[in-house]
Amino acid sequence: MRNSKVFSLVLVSIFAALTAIGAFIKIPLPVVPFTLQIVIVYLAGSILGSKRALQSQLVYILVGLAGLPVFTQGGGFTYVLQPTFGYLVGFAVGAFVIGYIIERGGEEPSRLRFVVANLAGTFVIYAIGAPYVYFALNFWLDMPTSASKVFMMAFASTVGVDIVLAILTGLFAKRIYFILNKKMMNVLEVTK
Ligand SMILES: O=C(O)CCCC[C@@H]1SC[C@@H]2NC(=O)N[C@@H]21
Repeated sequence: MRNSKVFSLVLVSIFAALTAIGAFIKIPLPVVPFTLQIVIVYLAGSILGSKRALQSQLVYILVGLAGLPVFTQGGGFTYVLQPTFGYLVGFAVGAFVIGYIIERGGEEPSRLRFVVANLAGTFVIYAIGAPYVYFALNFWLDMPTSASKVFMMAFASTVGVDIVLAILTGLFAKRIYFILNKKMMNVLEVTK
């Protein structure tokens, strides 16, 4: 029981750290950069299950808000005012949703389920992140921006690549899911 908790904590921390690494791999674009954080969110949801995936993203957000520069534009409590903060909230909810959908797939979730789960996660991330960009620019950053411009910057410029990544990661995640689940069982058996 204690071992499985330690193992969970390690996995949660690893995925929080990987999301930070994903933030450093970025292509600057106006307001919303292209980053690889979302791939880690897909993998967290697919591999860790809903609860631990959510925890990994909450740890990531808390570490960033506490001041470590783990987000694309730094860190600190005032990051909540950044236009891209909504995506970070979306990562937490999205990771949970991905894990939840996969958990509903029984012992052997199909490849299609992994892909659909990632696409649902993508939807959740953008549904929270894109409106947040609009509100941040227009309501508290004093940068009046039309809805169509926000649509281009916060959705259209990155969603195509993210959908491709969701599909590829979904196809690939099933394999890791089974390898890791087997390993997890072994670790828990050995350390019992
Ligand atoms: O400030 C942050 O650290 C969050 C950046 C979020 C970038 C979003 S995630 C979804 C979309 N896809 C990308 O590649 N970039 C945006």
